Amino acid sequence: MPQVAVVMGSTSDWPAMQKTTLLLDELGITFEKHVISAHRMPEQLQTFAQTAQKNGLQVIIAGAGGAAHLPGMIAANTLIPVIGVPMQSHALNGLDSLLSIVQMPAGIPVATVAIGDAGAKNAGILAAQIIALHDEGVRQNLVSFRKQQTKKSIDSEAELV
Ligand SMILES: Nc1c(C(=O)O)ncn1[C@@H]1O[C@H](COP(=O)(O)O)[C@@H](O)[C@H]1O
Repeated sequence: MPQVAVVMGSTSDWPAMQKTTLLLDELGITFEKHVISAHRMPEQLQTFAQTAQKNGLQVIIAGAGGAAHLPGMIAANTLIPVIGVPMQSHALNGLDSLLSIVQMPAGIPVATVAIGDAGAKNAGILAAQIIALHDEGVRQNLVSFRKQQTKKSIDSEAELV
């Protein structure tokens, strides 16, 4: 039973959302991935979100661009924490996606990360941190990840020639 679902509104979101799945792999998190659009597939969205908890999912990561209602509509249909990833849209550079995802009405939260690739990576890390609250293996993976990241930054100074 996968721990996390990575959902995106379109296959065109995959180059960014693949950054999420690579991080989940690195941190030892099992996941499933889906293309589900709240606008184009409203019935499938409801079925997915309403059965997510029964299916053993612990966190849902949803990436969408433009009028990005997907994360909010998933959140409206489940009590599982939802992390929203705003895609870098062409027309408005992702500001439309960001505002659509972050400006939820009080009562239905979506944990919103940054626009594009950085946000997609952080969504994977944030999901791992949630799971690490009760999974010692994942917690250890996060400790190693942080150590490696720090070492890389320290070592990068040598590149200043
Ligand atoms: N924001 C949504 C939703 C939704 O929120 O339901 N469904 C698709 N989309 C977004 O539309 C953009 C363009 O999609 P296409 O490339 O398929 O036209 C994508 O970034 C997708 O996430």
